[in-house]
Amino acid sequence: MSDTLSFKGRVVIVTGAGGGLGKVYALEFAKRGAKVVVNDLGGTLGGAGSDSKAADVVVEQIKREYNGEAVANYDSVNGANAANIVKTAVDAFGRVDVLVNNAGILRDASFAKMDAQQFASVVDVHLNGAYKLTKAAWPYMRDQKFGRIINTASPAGLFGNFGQANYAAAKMGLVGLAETLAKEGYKYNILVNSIAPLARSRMTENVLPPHILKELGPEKIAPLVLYLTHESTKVTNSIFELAAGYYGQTRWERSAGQIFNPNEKSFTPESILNKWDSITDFKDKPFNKVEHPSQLADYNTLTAKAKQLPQENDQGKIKISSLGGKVVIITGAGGGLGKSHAQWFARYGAKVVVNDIKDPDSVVAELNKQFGANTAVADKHNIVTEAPKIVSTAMAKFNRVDILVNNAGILRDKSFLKMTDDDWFSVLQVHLFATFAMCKAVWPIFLEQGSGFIINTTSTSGIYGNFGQANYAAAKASILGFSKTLAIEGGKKGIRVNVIAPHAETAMTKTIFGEKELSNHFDPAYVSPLVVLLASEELQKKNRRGGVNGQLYEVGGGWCGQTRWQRGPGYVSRSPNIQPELLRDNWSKVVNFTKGKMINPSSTEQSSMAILQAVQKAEMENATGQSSNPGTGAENVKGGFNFNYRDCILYNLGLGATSKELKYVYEKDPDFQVLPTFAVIPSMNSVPSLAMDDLVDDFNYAMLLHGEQYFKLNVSKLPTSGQLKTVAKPLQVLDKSGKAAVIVGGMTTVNAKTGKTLVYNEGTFFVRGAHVPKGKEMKGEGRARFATENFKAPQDKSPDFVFEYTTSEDLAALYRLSGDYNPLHIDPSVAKAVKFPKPILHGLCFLGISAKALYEHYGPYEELKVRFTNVVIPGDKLRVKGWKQANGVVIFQTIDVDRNVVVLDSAAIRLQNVTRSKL
Ligand SMILES: CCCCCCC[C@@H](O)CC(=O)SCCNC(=O)CCNC(=O)[C@H](O)C(C)(C)COP(=O)(O)OP(=O)(O)OC[C@H]1O[C@@H](n2cnc3c(N)ncnc32)[C@H](O)[C@@H]1OP(=O)(O)O
Repeated sequence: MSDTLSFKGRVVIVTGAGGGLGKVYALEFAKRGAKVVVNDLGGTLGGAGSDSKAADVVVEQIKREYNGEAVANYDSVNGANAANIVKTAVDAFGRVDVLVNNAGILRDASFAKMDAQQFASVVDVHLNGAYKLTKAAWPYMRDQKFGRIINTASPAGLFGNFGQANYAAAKMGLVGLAETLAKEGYKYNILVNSIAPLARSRMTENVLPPHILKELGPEKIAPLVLYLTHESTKVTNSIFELAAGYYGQTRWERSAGQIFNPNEKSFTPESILNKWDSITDFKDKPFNKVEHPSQLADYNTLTAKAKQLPQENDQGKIKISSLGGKVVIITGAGGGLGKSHAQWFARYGAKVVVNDIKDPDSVVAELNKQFGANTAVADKHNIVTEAPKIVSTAMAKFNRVDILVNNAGILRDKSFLKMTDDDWFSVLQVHLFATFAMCKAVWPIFLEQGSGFIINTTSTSGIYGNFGQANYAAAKASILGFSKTLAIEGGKKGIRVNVIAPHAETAMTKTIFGEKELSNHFDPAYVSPLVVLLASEELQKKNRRGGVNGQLYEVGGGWCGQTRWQRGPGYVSRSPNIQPELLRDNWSKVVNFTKGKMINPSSTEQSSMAILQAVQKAEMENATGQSSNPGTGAENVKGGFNFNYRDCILYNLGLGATSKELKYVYEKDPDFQVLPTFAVIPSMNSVPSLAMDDLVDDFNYAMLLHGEQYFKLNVSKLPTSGQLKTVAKPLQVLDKSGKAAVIVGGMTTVNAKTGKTLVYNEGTFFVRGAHVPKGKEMKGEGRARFATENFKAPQDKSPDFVFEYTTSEDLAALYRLSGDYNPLHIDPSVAKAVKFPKPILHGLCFLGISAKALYEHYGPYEELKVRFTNVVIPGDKLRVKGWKQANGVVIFQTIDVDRNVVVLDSAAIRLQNVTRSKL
């Protein structure tokens, strides 16, 4: 498709458009004909100060450069005049079609140091600001039955991020808000999506070469924003991660989970622990499938199935005994879920602070009667304003706190159109701000004792959004981003933070679910055992890799499952000038969730690394997938390779051939030929199809080194032109003590016309920092024998051949034109990023130089194998030594003379016409 996406006649509001992302959006919209309200307070990134120039400059630029229409607005998105931003659009242009909620500030601090003001101010600008703006624009969009809204989230919101409890909460809150608005807006043609762009950070700065770092800028984000807000888009209720030309959808993935017979006697923490692996294994089950949902599980069906199970749930072998004497604070514990949690904790020997603003006393009386006089204490303090006093109650009575369960909540359900500011703010206060305040109050105690458990309560509305619950969904979603951040910060200090999304019948939920739907199947007692388990040491021991921390579980009615993020491989473009049309035309790739290609990032770092690797992979594919000589018009398909005399001459020159060696550099010479190591070149196009990033974990192209190379020629002399095709498959995948992974690919190159095999290669790739997941090792069956031979250079015997050659400093620049465009060999910044002082020489180049000398001395050979044992810097002098064996095998070694290291070892050629049996 080539239709240009026009915004002619559309009115767009971009908040925070004085600079950065917002400015580029505003300019791009204007370029395509939109009338733009450029909103910017003019503040700095820290949120202070006000300067009206930023917005004016952008408006001027739109008028000057695009002859466009734009007005500036300087109101704060979260201030009393926020609605004035929408009014500005309506006054100036008569309508509002697109709203990009982009404005934001940062107030990073570790949770231990973050004060309430720092927390509130960030939530205020991002989340409350988006709420206010959207609220003001919503009636216009509804009336005109058209609207497009973008909420700017962040990987920090999706996955949590160290030092950003405030930002993560706000950003994830925006996702919950967007999901709800998407549901409510759909029938009015109001489409709402969230984007989570990866920003520059210390982390990206450390791992990325500068030329990719530069691409983390707004130019690569704007195309998606424009596509998602165009009138032709049908996309809604989706989340996208993007950076540097990568675009991928992120969605929820819910495990099939586990069902238990729901009865208070045998649905216990032990029974859940016993089935923990099944809850978290993300495999389909006979009673339920793994889902990628946008709403809560089908609890009625699951519960019906659960009830058919035998009454007695298997209690397993592990008894939960770690809660004896532990002190737990439970908010909102006067009734419903909180009361049930309190009873279950007491049953496991814990001391309970029953907090409830209304009536904690009757629960306390019950507990003390049933479990002993000093089991529980009542606390009536307000969780929003008096959190420290609740902790004081615990300290005064029990002199410690071990567990905090944030459970209290309220509902103020209303359609977004009718929602009042009071509905919005009061729900946010009780859920988000109280959770913040309570965590803050216990945090120093947990830090000091080096242990603590927090169980926060979200809701399926927070995970998936829910009609009529914009306030509740935003608040509950923000608890997810907040909790994940606390889990990251607390994890190192022995503090575990997990989140539950309960499905239970309580006074609160009665307002949402009908009496018939609940009909006593969803007793809070079918939620509490999970909460107790999440606060137990026994569960932590179950998971040796850092315990159970930062996770989300849905639970109710006898079913329990885990929910996490999932992302497909996404779409990557290395084009310097990505346009929205490119995304439209490749949309199926952006939202592709092909089986086996998905990842489940669990941290900002993991998610970002995967994105950056996808970008680097695309770069490598460009690098190795290009024809060696685009001038020949060679077909640029994966594994395909067309070549002619020019490619041969270029290759020979790259191995040091000179104009005196006419047979290598002049196509009309009667003996014109390409050197035998050219045998590896056609196979390079096929390397990407090995999909190395799927074979190992933590794969990073920049960390890949060529480790070994083997080939066997099926012809006595290589042709100097032709059309070839190579098929590659992985043969061996090994973990090297957790420090590196070694991947061996076998590549068969055939004549594309006749199908006859020309050469067989085995390439070994040494990937520093990569790991082989359990069960994914491949032993290397079927590998060529010569390839796996360890040829020892005979140190006690002088070589029968010695050759010296000083490489030129420009050699890598020349050699790369034969098809290996890996920036590691040309770009000083890339080399530096992976800890080399300078760009290094291609392994196949110094191999080729060595093999050229051997070829000229010993004659043609049939097989070759080398191990690359050290890097060579262009300009270094090489010394090649050869030892001919009686069986026609020549063992050789190449030394970097300047650095006095062996660079090719365990190396040999088998001369032509020598039979294998003699080896
Ligand atoms: C066909 C198409 C090709 C397309 C290619 C595209 C990519 C190219 O652009 C990339 C390049 O050209 S890179 C340049 C060429 N390669 C090099 O310069 C690498 C030089 N080698 C080294 O630096 C080290 O040997 C190094 C870093 C590799 C290993 O050193 P150490 O970490 O010190 O390893 P060590 O402790 O000695 O051994 C650990 C285990 O790993 C095995 N091993 C060592 N070197 C290996 C190598 N080169 N290849 C394969 N395996 C190797 C060891 O046997 C050891 O295994 P184990 O623990 O089982 O004993």
